Amino acid sequence: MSIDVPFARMNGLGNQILVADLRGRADRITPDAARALDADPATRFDQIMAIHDPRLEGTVAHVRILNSDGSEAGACGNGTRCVVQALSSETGLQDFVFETLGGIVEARERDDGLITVDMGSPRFGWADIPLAEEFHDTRAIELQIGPIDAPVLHSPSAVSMGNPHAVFWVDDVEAHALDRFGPILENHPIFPDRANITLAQVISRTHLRIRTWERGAGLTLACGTAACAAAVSAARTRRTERVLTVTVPGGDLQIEWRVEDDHVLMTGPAEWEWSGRLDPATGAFTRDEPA
Ligand SMILES: N[C@@H](CCC[C@H](N)C(=O)O)C(=O)O
Repeated sequence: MSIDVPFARMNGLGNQILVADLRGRADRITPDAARALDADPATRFDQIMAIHDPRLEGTVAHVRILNSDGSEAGACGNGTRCVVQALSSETGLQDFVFETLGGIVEARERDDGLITVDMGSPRFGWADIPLAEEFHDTRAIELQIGPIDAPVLHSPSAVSMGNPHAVFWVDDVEAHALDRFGPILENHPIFPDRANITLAQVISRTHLRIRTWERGAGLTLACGTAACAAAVSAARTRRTERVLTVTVPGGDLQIEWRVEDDHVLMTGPAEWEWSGRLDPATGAFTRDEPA
């Protein structure tokens, strides 16, 4: 066992993130190690952002994203802000380009400390999300939960933000047992790769409130890609404008769905909590002594 990978415990609006630095080495954090880290209350997390050496010209790192169940994700907005903050503290740089499973991601730390991530273009085609069957219009797909004649949740908007999302429109995000419905919907056969499940409430034409059950991680205080998914789905269904605030249980994210290039920009904070070292094979870890 070698507990020698530096990591930082961080959060993005309460989304619990471990940023692990595996640059200069060939091994990876195993799914078993991820599950072991999640099982310990000190290192419980929603995502691990594992920073590896760059593989593509023009990128500063290859970032692997692991959910707490050990599965791999294509995108993580809050985790990306944490990686930016960790690397900008180390290098003094403000602009970063990463390779992720979901594609190339550009991000910038602003002078006020907030971080903007270019989350790329949303994909609305049923096969891109992906859905298990053809839907011509993914603004509202046929899916419901509860009694057939009085469904509790129904007709979500579906979209990929580099990972699959379903957004259910509700009058009050607090009025539904997302901890009960989330796992059922995440694993519904209509989502062959499972899905992140969000409840979204329209507060005004420039403000949404959401709660998310994350694929592979469960209920979270914040999900950046879900905030983007809800924002583009709201604008696409004429519920809101394209520039808006999305309030998640952990705070506010600013989202802009740019007309010029179809890209979605997400802006918010990242916070360092403490640092340590971990064994990427087993998940054993030690905490650094405070300076
Ligand atoms: N917390 C994330 C999204 C994480 C990935 C997700 N659970 C998945 O499997 O797609 C965010 O901030 O975007």
